[in-house]
Amino acid sequence: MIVDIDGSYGEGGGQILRTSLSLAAITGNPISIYNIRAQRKKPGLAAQHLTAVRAAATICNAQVRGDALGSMMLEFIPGGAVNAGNYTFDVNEAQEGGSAGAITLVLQTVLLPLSLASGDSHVTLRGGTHVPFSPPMTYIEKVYLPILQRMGVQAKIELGAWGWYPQGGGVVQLQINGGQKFNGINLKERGNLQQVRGLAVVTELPSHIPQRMASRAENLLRAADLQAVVQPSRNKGIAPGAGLFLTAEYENSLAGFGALGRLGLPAEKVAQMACEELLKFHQTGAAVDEHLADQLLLPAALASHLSEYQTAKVSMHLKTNAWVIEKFELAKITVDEVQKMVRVQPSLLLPS
Ligand SMILES: Nc1ncnc2c1ncn2[C@@H]1O[C@H](COP(=O)(O)OP(=O)(O)OP(=O)(O)O)[C@@H](O)[C@H]1O
Repeated sequence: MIVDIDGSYGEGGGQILRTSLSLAAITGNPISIYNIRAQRKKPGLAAQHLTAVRAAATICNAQVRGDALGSMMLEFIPGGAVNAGNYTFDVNEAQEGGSAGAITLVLQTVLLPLSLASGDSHVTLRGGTHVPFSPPMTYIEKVYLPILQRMGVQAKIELGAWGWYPQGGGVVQLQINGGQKFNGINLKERGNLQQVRGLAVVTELPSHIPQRMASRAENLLRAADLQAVVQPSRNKGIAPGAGLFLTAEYENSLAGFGALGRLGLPAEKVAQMACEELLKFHQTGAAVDEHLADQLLLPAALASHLSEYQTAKVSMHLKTNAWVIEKFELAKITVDEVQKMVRVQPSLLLPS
């Protein structure tokens, strides 16, 4: 069965493409996507998306048509089962002059196919690690992977170099244990907040900046009666960059928030932006942040049992990703927009 996907549906962004690529690799189904990223200012494949296409094609020996920068259509025919192995995916190879395209999103494209493949894999990723409109690598490490680990995904990352917008230049090593089976997850209740942990980080900037970010964040969180420890950190890099990344650790869940620095934005303001996000989430009482909610759909659809979780916000990304996954007939996804409860009932049609 060829799965036909309209890339302009709903959110109309890159996630439609990446989810389709992961599922094509996993199921072996050919896909045909048109109107790729039609809702974005610069539609079609950008460097990050093209890297994700090539990464997915590499791991399952796919034949591909339309794999060029700016392309709004793609045909992708998997050549067989996903092969575990050693791979390097570099967003700079997709675009002359380099790119800070988010390698976290490339990571998410190949993670589940390689977790299900027989054999272990090692993946080196090069590009942006902490760039706007994508999960920061710190979020992948502290929130996404630990929650996926509970579902049976066994993977570790090591950040070798920070990659900020616009220079990129980040490096991550990803180790994935293959041959896994995924369980469903229940995140309907988060339990009490145990601790907020944070990292206030700079590269190629003076040490007072991470210190100011960390102490403002700790003060703001403690003023709201939350236990918080924020670690200042100063690192080498190919360019200056700054950010603050917070993880809210609840008894039964994790949620992540962050803010990126830029020229002219005071360190204290960066801290305040990240803390406001966290506090807003904390007040909702939900177990799953807006972003994890859309990212959990894919592993939940591939699991052996039902998953249910309550999110702080039902985003357009969430509804769009649910639509893409249902096209592959792998799961029935129900989103209760009033209770903000997501229910993923896998149909267990995965090839064994
Ligand atoms: N601050 C954040 N923390 C965690 N995840 C995030 C954050 N910001 C964005 N994301 C996630 O990044 C993904 C972005 O998907 P999207 O379709 O917008 O992709 P994209 O390739 O960046 O596309 P486009 O350029 O088309 O917007 C979503 O899964 C979203 O939840």
